[in-house]
Parts: sequence; C-alpha cells; structure tokens
Amino acid sequence: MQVTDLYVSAPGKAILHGEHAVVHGKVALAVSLNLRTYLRLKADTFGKVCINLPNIDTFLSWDLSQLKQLVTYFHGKRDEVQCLDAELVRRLREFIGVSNGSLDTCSMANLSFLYLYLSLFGSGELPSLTLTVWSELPTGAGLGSSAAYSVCLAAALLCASGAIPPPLKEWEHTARWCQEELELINSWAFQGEMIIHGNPSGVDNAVGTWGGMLRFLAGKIIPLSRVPLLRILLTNTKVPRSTKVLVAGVKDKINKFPSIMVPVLDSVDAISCTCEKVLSEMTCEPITGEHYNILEELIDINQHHLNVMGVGHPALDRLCQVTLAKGLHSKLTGAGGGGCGITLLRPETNSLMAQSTVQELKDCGFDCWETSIGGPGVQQHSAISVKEEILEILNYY
Ligand SMILES: Nc1ncnc2c1ncn2[C@@H]1O[C@H](COP(=O)(O)OP(=O)(O)OP(=O)(O)O)[C@@H](O)[C@H]1O
Ligand SMILES: C[C@@](O)(CCO)CC(=O)[O-]
Ligand SMILES: [Mg+2]
Repeated sequence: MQVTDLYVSAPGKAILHGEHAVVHGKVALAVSLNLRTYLRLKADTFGKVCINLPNIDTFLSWDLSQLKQLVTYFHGKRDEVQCLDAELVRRLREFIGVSNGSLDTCSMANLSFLYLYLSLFGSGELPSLTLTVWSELPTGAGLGSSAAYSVCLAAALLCASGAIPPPLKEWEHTARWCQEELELINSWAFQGEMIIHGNPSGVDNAVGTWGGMLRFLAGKIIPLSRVPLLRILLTNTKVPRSTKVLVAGVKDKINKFPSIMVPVLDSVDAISCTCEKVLSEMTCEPITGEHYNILEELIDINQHHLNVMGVGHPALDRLCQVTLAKGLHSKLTGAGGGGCGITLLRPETNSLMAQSTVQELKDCGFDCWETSIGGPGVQQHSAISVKEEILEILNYY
C-alpha cells in the first residue's frame, strides 16, 4: 500500500474550569493554546514502521512481518471506535513488554501509536512508513500533550489509510477537515487517550480536534463562539505527574466518600456554568471590573475544590500565593498534582506588572509565559507553513 507524505498539527489546551469533574459527567470549559504538536508522516519502502519521538528520546522501528502477527485474529475492517479492542491491547502490551499499570512515557506513546496503526491498517496490507512527532508543549504537564499527540496520530493515519482525504489543496498552506471527518479523527484520538489516560473524558482530544473554546459535557461538544479576549499567564511548575494516576485517585476518593465528593463535583459544574454565563455577558455588554471580580472568585473557589479532590501540590500553592500577592488569581489546569497553572490577567494589568509576576514565578524555578488562546484545531500543513525550526526537526529523521 502506498501512502502519501503529510504534515499535520494539533493544539494543546488549557482547562478554565471542570477538570476531573468532567470525567464524572460535569461541564468543563476548555480552550486551545497557541502551542502545537506537529507530525510528519513519510511513506517508506523498507518493510518497516519507524517512529521518532524526539521530545521523549524515543526512536523505534518494527518489521511489518512482526506487526502482522499481532492482528492474525482480525476478520474484516474495524470501524467500531467506541471502545478499545481489549485483545489488541493485550497483545500489544505483551509485544512491547509493558504491564497494565505502567506509566512509562515511551511505552504509552508507542502503545497508542501501534494501537491506532494496527486498528486502521491491520485488516489489510500494512504500509511501510516513518512517523516523526515534535511538540511545543511540555509533555505530561497538564496542557493536553497526550491529546495533541493522539489527534495528530489519528488524523495522519486516517488520511494514510484513505478513510479521510488530505484536505490541503496544492495552493494552500493549511487546511482543515469537514465536520464529519473531524468527528472520525476525534473518536480515534479518544482511543489513543484511553490508552494513555485510562479513563479520559474526551475533553482534551475535542479541543485538539476542533480548537477554540469549548463547553464539554458527557461527550457533547459545544463550540463557544461568543467569548471575550482573555489574557492568561501559563506557569509550568515542572513538577512531574501522571494524568492517569490523578484521575484514578479522584475516582477512589469519590467511591470512598460519595456524599462528600459528589457535592464538590456539582459545585465545580456550577462554577463552569457561571463562568460560561459571565464570559458570554462580557461579549454583549461593556466589560466591567465586576466581571473580572467574578471570574477571579470562581478561579479561587475551583482551586480549593481541586485541593479537596486531592490533586493540588505545594508548587501549585506557591503559584497561587505569588500571584495573589500581585492581586492576580490562579488555579491548576489539567490534571494537577504539579504540572501547569493558569493566572487570569486583568485588562488593567500593565506589561510591567505582568513581567514582574513572570519574573517572580521564574525565580521560584517555574517556567512562565503570557499566552494567546483559541488557536485552530487539527490541520494539515504544506511544508512551508511549518515553522522553520520545527520543520528542521521533523525532516531530520
Ligand atoms: N510529544 C510527544 N511525543 C511522544 N509522546 C507524547 C508527546 N506528548 C505526549 N506524549 C504522551 O503523552 C503522555 C503524557 O500524557 P498525560 O496525559 O499524562 O499528560 P498531558 O496530556 O500533558 O496533561 P493533561 O492530560 O493533564 O492535559 C506521555 O507520557 C507520552 O506517552
Ligand atoms: C483531569 C482531566 O479532567 C483533564 C486532563 O486534561 C482528565 C480528562 O478529562 O480526561
Ligand atoms: Mg493528557
């Protein structure tokens, strides 16, 4: 089978409100970032599949004949994408030599790639290809790196398999897929997330697929088009953590103390809904200090709730204290337990104040930068539309 070379990218995300609660059927508000994961797929003739993941120092290749052995039980085309094929997961775990509870970064990335590759090609001829992924996102820090990776894999492999067409016209620099094709990409990306996360809600891959700001509730995705421009500081505490472990920990707490934890989840749901209402009001009436006061209070209340859920960390407390001393409000974003936090900047926060806050957070050993939000969802690129330094990395392998 001959596949066409292509470049794709997908954005990372920040969750404004609703992380963890969203796994238990509550509303989340999430927004795409201007930091993206890029993937290059190249057709080969070497009878091998190669994957280069320089962010995590992983460079592997497998013979097609080895991989074919793993799918001998496939009968016909697999297009059921609602749940994982447990037999394929079991065979892949054995093949890679990774146990069920493993959190190893490299094994999770390989497992999700091989799962999608074999699910999409396993019932026919396996194509020889090389896949290289490079991300501007920190890995495992709460900014949806696993989802951006899974969305890129799904888009590229679905294109290579002919299930969706490459949307880019000869004269275009970037192009996106139609709604139905995006839904297919999203559902396969969710499978990649299931392998990495264990029990994902699907909010992260939805943002990676559609971009912009979304309201997400039990798999239902509503793009929010009427939102004000928000200025946000992103801080990476650089404390490593695993989304899978944190999500499982919250579930255990809910099971242990349902009457205590369920009201917390309900309160987070109400925070997301109140925030959505305030954001919408800010687009149709003059923005006042009171709008920002409410957004800030919601951030504080939610941060307390996340601590109650057990996903806080002293480094995140530090972030909140340092910014609060400057009159700014912060909360963790994503799974917590370390990783990243967001700080809302007010319109009157001048660049001097923003810069001195960034410096103080850097002095704590954190990475910190002002970010723009609402970048496009998954897209195909022409080579010249990929930033030069990223193209260099993707073409190096
Ligand atoms: N650039 C990348 N290259 C290869 N694998 C990646 C890359 N980015 C993410 N991954 C995979 O995703 C895993 C990290 O996912 P995890 O869900 O724990 O963190 P996150 O997605 O960054 O944060 P969150 O889910 O809280 O937003 C890594 O262990 C790795 O397997
Ligand atoms: C913690 C969580 O709510 C968000 C991770 O970005 C997990 C999920 O929704 O899958
Ligand atoms: Mg993730």
